[in-house]
Amino acid sequence: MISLTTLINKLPSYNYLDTQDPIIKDLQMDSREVTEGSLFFCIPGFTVDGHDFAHQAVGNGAVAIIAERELDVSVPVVVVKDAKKAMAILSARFYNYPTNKLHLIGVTGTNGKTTVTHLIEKILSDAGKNTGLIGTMYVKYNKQIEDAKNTTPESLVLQKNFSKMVENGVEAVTMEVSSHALQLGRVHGTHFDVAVFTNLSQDHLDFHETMEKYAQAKGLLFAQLGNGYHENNQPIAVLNVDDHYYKMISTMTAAPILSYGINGEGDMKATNINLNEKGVSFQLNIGNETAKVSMKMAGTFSIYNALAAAAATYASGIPLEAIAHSLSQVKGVSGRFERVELNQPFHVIVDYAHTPDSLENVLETIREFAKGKISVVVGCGGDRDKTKRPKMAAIAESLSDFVYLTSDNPRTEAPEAILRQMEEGMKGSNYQVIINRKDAIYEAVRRAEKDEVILIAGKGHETYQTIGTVNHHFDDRLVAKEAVKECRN
Ligand SMILES: CC(=O)N[C@H]1[C@@H](OP(=O)(O)OP(=O)(O)OC[C@H]2O[C@@H](n3ccc(=O)[nH]c3=O)[C@H](O)[C@@H]2O)O[C@H](CO)[C@@H](O)[C@@H]1O[C@H](C)C(=O)N[C@@H](C)C(=O)N[C@H](CCC(=O)O)C(=O)O
Ligand SMILES: Nc1ncnc2c1ncn2[C@@H]1O[C@H](COP(=O)(O)OP(=O)(O)OP(=O)(O)O)[C@@H](O)[C@H]1O
Ligand SMILES: N[C@H](CCC[C@H](N)C(=O)O)C(=O)O
Ligand SMILES: [Mg+2]
Repeated sequence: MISLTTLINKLPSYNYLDTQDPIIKDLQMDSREVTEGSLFFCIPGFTVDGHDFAHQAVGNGAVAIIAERELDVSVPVVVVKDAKKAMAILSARFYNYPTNKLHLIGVTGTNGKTTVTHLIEKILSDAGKNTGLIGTMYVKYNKQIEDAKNTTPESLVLQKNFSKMVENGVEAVTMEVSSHALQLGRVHGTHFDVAVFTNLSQDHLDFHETMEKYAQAKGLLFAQLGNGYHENNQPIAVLNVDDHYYKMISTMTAAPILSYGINGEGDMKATNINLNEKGVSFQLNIGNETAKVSMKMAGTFSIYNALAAAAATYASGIPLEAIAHSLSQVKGVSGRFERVELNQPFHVIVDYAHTPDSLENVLETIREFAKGKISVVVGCGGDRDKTKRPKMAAIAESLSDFVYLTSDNPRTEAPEAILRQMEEGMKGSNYQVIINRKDAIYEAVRRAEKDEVILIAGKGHETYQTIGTVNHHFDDRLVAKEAVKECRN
């Protein structure tokens, strides 16, 4: 609890002429969540304007409001230029700057964030650290799991999570930092000790418009490194030297860089690489130190993910040998290259590839070891980047023998329209459009030949399908299992 004027003192500028100084017991940006004593932030959104809910917030017990204009309400209003930015600054202050008390590793990039954060979490917890994780799948600490609405939560949710982690004795946190979060200031006021860049390829152009602007947004994580409170602790940027955007990102940070790579001049390097059907093995090198890794995660991209996690944890003081040992124990990440095995005479792999680059990587990995045909069940999400639709379809077609184009999460778009845009990328006729995802999976399973590999792409760990604004229970892995049981017995 803190008084309004003590709290807003932290803002660089604001307009507050009222003499009242209510005690703030909670922070809220959603009028429906407001309880007695809350400070309510009016956020202009993409759908509605939070200013329109100020009365409702007051009705529910808000004792003060942060807004971008004066409002006719019965409680004090603090006027700021950017309510979202103010919310980030005040959330960090309200929860007593929790990231000062945590070792925080942020991971950004188009693909691999969830995977890399899980690898980092494994390495840190094996090293005896009490860990927390924030990302696409959940917020996790003390063996508790909470559902996540966003990959990177809004600042007030984020700071509250950090604060709960501090209270629970968490020492080190690894989190995914999405480009939306960076662009929308969700991590403003969060202080990272290590920031990791995985890679950059096309996604989210509906939001960022161009690759240049998308890269700039990713770069914000590295630009904000070091403007924090860790006076004795120099933050480090961990960057993929083999990625096309390495140079650009490296110019955006003042922090020292620890680079990693396979082809380039990385500080942390993988050599003596061996790829096999079930995983990868390689030698990890930094300076004069080396250690052997043998991982049950397939594909060259998994080596990049391992290198990113290794460099981030090495920068956090974990010895190389311990890192290599932990990586070798990892069994995989839910919904990423996850096999559905019921002793059927063909293979089913469920994977979260939902971008052109990830689909290409996963299919190339499958092609290296497939003994039979390859088929792909794939769709594209609605209300998201439309330009990736024909590209993903074209990649699926060129790297497989047959494609089932189907729905992902159509959200508020017509599934038929999304599928028509995907079809524009198809050159030949080795494909079938089956709008219903369950039907598409069943058809792929029914028609599978011996040794065929069916890749079910796009939804990975998701346990729902969003049609309109409703989430229906749907799990590719369970549907594939049912299909194998029903169709092949
Ligand atoms: C485009 C985008 O980022 N949208 C986010 C945004 O929603 P919005 O702007 O539509 O919010 P809004 O409904 O207009 O509401 C505006 C304000 O009015 C308030 N309100 C609204 C209704 C009401 O009755 N009372 C009330 O007070 C809302 O709480 C909010 O403060 O603010 C919401 C609240 O924090 C977010 O949950 C929501 O994320 C949506 C769910 C989303 O899908 N975002 C995606 C694009 C996203 O951010 N993805 C990245 C990951 C991408 C990746 O993996 O690479 C992520 O970090 O999740
Ligand atoms: N380093 C990588 N390079 C390219 N593709 C990758 C890489 N790592 C994982 N992938 C592919 O991307 C998919 C998503 O991986 P992951 O969930 O780790 O990424 P993410 O960045 O967290 O995605 P999101 O943006 O949805 O949060 C995986 O299922 C796999 O197909
Ligand atoms: N974080 C990504 C997840 C995409 C997952 C895919 N299943 C889809 O719905 O497009 C996004 O919000 O764009
Ligand atoms: Mg993720």
